[in-house]
Order: sequence, then C-alpha cells, then structure tokens
Amino acid sequence: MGKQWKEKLGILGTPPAGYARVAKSARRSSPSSLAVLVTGAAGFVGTHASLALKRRGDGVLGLDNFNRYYDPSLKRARHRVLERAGVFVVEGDVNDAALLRKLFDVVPFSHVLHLAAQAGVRYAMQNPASYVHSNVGGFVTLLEACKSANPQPALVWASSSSVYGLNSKVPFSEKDRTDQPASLYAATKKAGEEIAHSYNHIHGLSITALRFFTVYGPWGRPDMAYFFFTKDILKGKLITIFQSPDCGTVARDFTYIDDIVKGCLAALDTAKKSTGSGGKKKGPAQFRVFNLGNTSPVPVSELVAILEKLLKVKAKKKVLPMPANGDVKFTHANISLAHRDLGYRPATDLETGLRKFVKWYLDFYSKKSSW
Ligand SMILES: NC(=O)c1ccc[n+]([C@@H]2O[C@H](COP(=O)([O-])OP(=O)(O)OC[C@H]3O[C@@H](n4cnc5c(N)ncnc54)[C@H](O)[C@@H]3O)[C@@H](O)[C@H]2O)c1
Ligand SMILES: O=C(O)[C@H]1O[C@H](OP(=O)(O)OP(=O)(O)OC[C@H]2O[C@@H](n3ccc(=O)[nH]c3=O)[C@H](O)[C@@H]2O)[C@H](O)[C@@H](O)[C@@H]1O
Repeated sequence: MGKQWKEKLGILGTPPAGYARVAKSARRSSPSSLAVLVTGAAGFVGTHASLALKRRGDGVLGLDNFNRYYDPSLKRARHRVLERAGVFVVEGDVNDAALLRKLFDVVPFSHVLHLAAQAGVRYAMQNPASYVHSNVGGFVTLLEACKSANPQPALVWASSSSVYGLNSKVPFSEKDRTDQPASLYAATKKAGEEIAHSYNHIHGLSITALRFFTVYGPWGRPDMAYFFFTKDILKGKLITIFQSPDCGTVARDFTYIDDIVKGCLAALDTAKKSTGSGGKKKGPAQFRVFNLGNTSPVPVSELVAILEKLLKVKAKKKVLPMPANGDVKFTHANISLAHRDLGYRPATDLETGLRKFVKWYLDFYSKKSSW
C-alpha cells in the first residue's frame, strides 16, 4: 500500500497491523462496485448488511462504538464473523467528528449506510440521553461529515415504523401523518427525517430513509421480544404478552432480516449521486422515504404460539395491559412504493423466519464460547 495511505491511515490511530485490513476492507472488486461506510456495523442489521455488501464485491468499512445497550459479547461475536469475511470495523462513535473526517479522508466512500442508533422503544423511558446522543447528535455529526466530504457520498439510513406513532389509518403509507410519535425513540427517528431533509435541501446530499418494521432473524437483538421470549420459554420463565387497553391484540408487521438487507442494498444501488461535492450545490438532490415491512401484521400471541411449536416447549405466559411505555398497538406497512422503486418483495413469512432464528439461537448459545 502506498506511503500516502499509510500516512493517512496513521492518523486513524490504527496500528500498522490494521493498515492492510482497512485498505482490504474498503477495496472494491470493480470500479462499478460501491465503497460503503456502514455505521452500526457490529449491530444486528449492520452485520447482515455488511456481509451482503462484501460478498457481492463492494468495499465496506464498518464503524461501531460497541456500546453496552445489550450484551457486547454478541457484538464481538458478530465482529469476528465480519473480520473473517474481510470487513474491518473501526471502533468509534458517530459523534466523533474528527474520526469521521479521518475516515472520509482515507476512503472516498460512494455511499454511507447509517444504521448506528440507540434502538429499542421502551428503553427510552430509562435512558433518554442515549437517544439524543446517538439518534440526533450522532446523525447530525454524520451528516456534517457527509456534506463536507469530496466526493459527497449518497446516504441511506434506518428510520423506523415507530414514526407512524398513534396513526390509526392502516396500512401505513409514507405520506401518512407522522407527527404523533408515541415514544422518545420514535420522536428521534422522526427528527432524523426532518434533519435529513434540511441537509438534502441546503447541501445537496442524496438521502434515502428506510422505515424498517420490527426486524428479526439470526444474530438478532436480545432486547427484542422474539429473542427474549425464546430465551425465557427455554428456561421455563414467565413471559408477558401485552394487550392493548381496548383488549385488542397487539400486532407487528414482523420483517425477516434477509428481506430488510435486500431493501437496503436496493436503496444503495438506486441512490442518485449527491449534488453538493466541493461545497457548491449543483441542483436538487434525491430525497426518498420507503417502508420496508412484510405487509402482514401478526399478533404477538401468534408469535408466541409459533415459538412454542418450534421450541417444542409450552410457554409460561400471562397477558397484561400494554404499559404506557411508548409501545403502539400495531404496525402494518404499505410497501407499494418500495416495491415500485426498489423492487422490494419480502419473501419470508414469520414461521419460516423464526425457524431460522431458533436454529441460530440454539446453535449459538450451545457453543457461544467458540465464536
Ligand atoms: N431491528 C429492528 O426491528 C429495527 C426496526 C426499525 C428500525 N431499526 C433501526 O435500524 C438500525 C439498526 O438497528 P439494529 O436492530 O441493528 O440495532 P443494533 O442495536 O443491533 O445496532 C445498532 C448498532 O449501532 C451501534 N451504535 C449505537 N450508537 C452508536 C454511536 N453513537 N456510535 C457508533 N455506533 C453506535 C451499536 O453498538 C449497535 O451495534 C437502527 O437505526 C434502528 O433504530 C431497527
Ligand atoms: O419497527 C420498528 O421501528 C421497531 O421495531 C422494534 O420495536 P417493537 O416492534 O416494539 O419490537 P419488540 O420490542 O420486539 O416488541 C414486539 C411486540 O411485542 C410486545 N411485547 C414486548 C415485550 C414484552 O415483554 N411483551 C410484549 O408483548 C410489544 O408491545 C410489541 O408489540 C425494535 O425494537 C425497534 O428498534 C424498532 O424501531
């Protein structure tokens, strides 16, 4: 690798041994391939998306702060899978403007897939600052780095079905109201959409927001119901199924990770170039919002029944009124826009997806130490 690379990489604080790994990780297989910065790369969606990009020949450099929101050893295990696939993950925070500048100085990213965030709806009741830090401060810091980069990357980022909040018009379409967030988490995702629009308008950043709908699958998140229900059912622990105040069932448009990743890659591949490189905006830039869901909301009670069947264990369960914790009663995606513009076609039903998750779960936790 040239001296210039080493000088540049040196400022990254990456030890000499890391130089080759960063260069190899970011290298594209052809000039038409993408060079993608994946933030939140050690996360659930980030790991799957980074692997898919790398395997098809794109250059990928990851960034993650490996925070302790949930078991960091799971993030480290994902990281080892990424390293084996040739994806290097820089350990750092999206709020670190100096680090971001260095990354953009070292690698001329064509795209950014921004997945780093404080996820989780209910945790906002305990730690609101974490949502402001990562989902607002972190996003603005990243947008600042993108608008100053030359060339400016095209940005695809993860918003959330939660922005539909208390919307009762189903299925949810991108043009429906999103001004009634039911949680601070949802409010920070909505804020992200508005902030992104200002950077698109002023700086010519090409930006696509993807509203993911309750994503599940192997290497998933332990803070999500499908995951801890599985753990608790296997341990014979009581699980709580929330019921809405009107005693209706609570339902989610559960979306399998492979479908979400296809949606992310399609959004990256159809992203138009930003128009503000070099600080001078040359015309309006692309601004898009898409629902990525499964179009078939399933009651949580049905999720539990499928898990009992797959685990061959009867769950110990109780039904309680949904607490005022920021949860919404149901989500249901209209995906016709993503179908039209991204060719998005979710292909995995909940039972099939949960079967793959349970297989991974039993395998991973039976030999966790070896990961
Ligand atoms: N999984 C879902 O059901 C779902 C649904 C809708 C939206 N989303 C969004 O998709 C994205 C990815 O979610 P996920 O499910 O993979 O969650 P995740 O928590 O597994 O991944 C997020 C990753 O970002 C990292 N991170 C958090 N704050 C950071 C910061 N300030 N700097 C650097 N890294 C940071 C975390 O360590 C984590 O590895 C998030 O933006 C989330 O809000 C997820
Ligand atoms: O679609 C989204 O945008 C959101 O999807 C999930 O949020 P959520 O749908 O609440 O996912 P879970 O926390 O796994 O809850 C799933 C369902 O189980 C219910 N639940 C949860 C926990 C529990 O103990 N009992 C219970 O019935 C919830 O009310 C909800 O209806 C993710 O956690 C969020 O990061 C994401 O933004």
